Amino acid sequence: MSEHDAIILEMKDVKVHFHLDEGVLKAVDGIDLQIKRGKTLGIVGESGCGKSVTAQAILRIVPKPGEVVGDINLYRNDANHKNEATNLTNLNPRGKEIRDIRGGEIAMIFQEPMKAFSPIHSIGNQIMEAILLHATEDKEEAYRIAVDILKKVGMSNPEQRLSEYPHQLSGGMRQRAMIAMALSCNPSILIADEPTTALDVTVQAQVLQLINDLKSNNDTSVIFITHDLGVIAEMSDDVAVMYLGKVVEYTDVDSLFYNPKHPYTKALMNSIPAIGRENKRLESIEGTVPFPMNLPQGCGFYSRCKLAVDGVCNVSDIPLIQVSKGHTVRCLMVEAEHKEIEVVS
Ligand SMILES: Nc1ncnc2c1ncn2[C@@H]1O[C@H](COP(=O)(O)OP(=O)(O)OP(=O)(O)O)[C@@H](O)[C@H]1O
Repeated sequence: MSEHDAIILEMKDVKVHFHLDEGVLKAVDGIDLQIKRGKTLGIVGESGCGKSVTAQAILRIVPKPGEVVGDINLYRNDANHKNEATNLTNLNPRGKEIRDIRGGEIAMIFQEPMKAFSPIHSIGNQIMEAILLHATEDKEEAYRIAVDILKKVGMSNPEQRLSEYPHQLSGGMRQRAMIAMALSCNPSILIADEPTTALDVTVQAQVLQLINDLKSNNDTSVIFITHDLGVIAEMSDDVAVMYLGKVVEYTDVDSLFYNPKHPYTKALMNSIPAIGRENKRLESIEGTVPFPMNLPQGCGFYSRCKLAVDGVCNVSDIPLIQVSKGHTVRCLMVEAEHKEIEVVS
């Protein structure tokens, strides 16, 4: 398999800037990511780091006055595309091609399913509408697919569920219904943005298991967005740690947990409870993510970093460096530790 056969989506130097009266808000500021076929990329970071806007950029649903630049190459492996790249940033956000891709090739599930469903139509109507739009024109077949998919996501009485309205379902069932709608067109990529945050722990575990099962059974690629490192450990093959619109550490899940490098990643790790660390106090990361407008020069984490050195870390943009194959970090202190390492960008 060539490298490109293994990659379904690639982001190169993607920026999402909102041009506001007060200045330019840099929600995403030059990120490079690769999504592998049949694998999960976890994107982790605190609130405001740019995770959701990254997902919106892929689907071209960034609200105005947001502007997306850079390359978001989708490699479709069907008869019409034969793995050639479609650059999603070049598509008209309201045009037919991106509308076909959205909900067809790439589907998304959100934290709050009520956002995905209209309250005035039955679950069945909405799931069937998606199927009729992307998968078949035959209503009876669409109904059969809808029933099958509700069974697949573990909903009892699927025929009855289809006639119910979103408010008649429990939170967990609504989440399953939204996953069903996302999966009804057999997407190659599923984007899950904090899909379990609003659920209780048991239902959360079931929904995560469901996403993992669907990934292995259908070879779906998943982009899993969360602020929760515990969920990242459970779900991801690769992980991108985001801070202030940039990827600050990017590697496979084992390297991230066994050999974290960036001070922000380490701080996130120290702020979660872990087995075998009972005697260590949990540390919260002091301060909050700065507002991404009119930022000072240098590292975005400077104001909160225990290792930061004045005159070094707050002078110019921090390059991404490779600490080992497939493991990149954006930190000058890590660079100083690894004198022989390679600067990537
Ligand atoms: N439509 C918008 N207009 C202006 N600014 C926005 C818009 N959407 C997001 N932002 C800003 O972009 C930055 C990144 O937001 P984003 O929602 O991507 O963060 P996040 O990491 O997903 O956090 P959360 O987990 O809270 O959603 C934030 O500073 C946010 O205020």
